[in-house]
Parts: sequence; C-alpha cells; structure tokens
Amino acid sequence: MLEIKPKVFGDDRGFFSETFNSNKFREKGITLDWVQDNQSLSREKYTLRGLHYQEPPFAQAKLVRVLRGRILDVAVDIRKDSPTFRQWVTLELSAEEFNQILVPIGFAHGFLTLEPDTEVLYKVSAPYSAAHDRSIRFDDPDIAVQWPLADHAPVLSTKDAAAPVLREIAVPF
Ligand SMILES: Cc1cn([C@H]2C[C@H](O)[C@@H](COP(=O)(O)OP(=O)(O)O[C@H]3O[C@@H](C)C(=O)[C@@H](O)[C@H]3O)O2)c(=O)[nH]c1=O
Repeated sequence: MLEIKPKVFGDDRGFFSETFNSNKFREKGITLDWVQDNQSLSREKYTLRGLHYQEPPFAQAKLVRVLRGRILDVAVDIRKDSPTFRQWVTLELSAEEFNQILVPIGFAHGFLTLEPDTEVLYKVSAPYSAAHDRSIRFDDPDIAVQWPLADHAPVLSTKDAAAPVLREIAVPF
C-alpha cells in the first residue's frame, strides 16, 4: 500500500494537477500497466463497496482517488503465505486532499463513503472479468475491519450482502 499526493497548483482560475504520471511510478520501480479506468458514484453516506478482488490471471492492482466527497479506503492482505495475511490498512481519501492509494495485487479492496454523492475514480492493472470477480464479507470477523459506521447499516450491493467470509474461500494468492 502506498499513498500518493500529487502537487496541486492553485491559481485564480482554480487548480491544475498531474493526477497520474507513469514516469514517477517507474522512478519508484513500480511498473504496472494500467489498462482500465473505473468511476463510481455513491449517493448515500455509508455506502460500502467491498471487499473485492479478481482471481488470476485477471488479478488487479488499483490506483484509487476521490473526485467528489470522501471515503475510508481499505486494503486487506489476502496472500495466504504473507506474514500480514488477513491484516488491513485504511486510508481516508478525499477530493479536498487529492490523495491516492495504490492497492497491490493480492489485496482485497473496499471503501466506505463518508459523505453523500461521493465519486471515486480508479485505474486497474487488468481488465474486468465477471468470471474472476470475487467479494469477501465486509464484516468478516476474522478480518474485523473497523469501519466507522457508528450504528448505521451500510448500503450494500446484493452481491456484497451475500458474500462469503475469507475462511470459506480458497484464496488464489
Ligand atoms: C468492477 C466492474 C463492474 N462492471 C459492471 C458489473 C456490474 O453490472 C456493475 C456494478 O459492478 P459492481 O457491483 O461489482 O461495482 P462495485 O461494487 O463498485 O465494484 C468495485 O468495488 C471496488 C471496491 C473495487 O475495488 C472495484 O475493483 C470494483 O470491484 O458494473 C463492469 O462492467 N466493469 C467493471 O470493471
């Protein structure tokens, strides 16, 4: 997991920012081939998308940012031989901060919207494949992500509401 904060040049007109520059990634030794851009709008605060990953050969790294609103972004290590297997990290991303998160292959990804009308834009390093697309329950007790839901029930897709827990899955990483 890596946080990226591009420079933002403000002036009387507004701002300018290079939101993606492949050379900067190459300089850091990150050679990912971004093949698809995805954008989603979540109307309600407490919309929760996740925890998602795609199985190889369509496993995806993701470079995620927020165009409008604010999210708590979560990456869970699901590489079974990793010393940090099942551990997770969170990062708040917002349109205001211009910050981005790089979620590597081998991690399940999800986010909770912290404001209504939140739009998220992200690059992925492999194309979408419905046949390889997987969900893990957001409230899997073995992972125990501390979602800041207070007492709210999250808005979930039908697929995410029916997702299995990690223990029931033969993870492919
Ligand atoms: C992800 C995706 C979905 N779709 C379609 C399938 C479905 O009909 C509709 C909505 O898909 P979903 O319900 O899976 O959308 P969503 O729940 O927003 O899924 C996304 O969640 C975040 C957390 C991620 O990490 C992403 O990789 C992706 O899994 O869009 C595509 O055509 N291409 C895509 O790349």
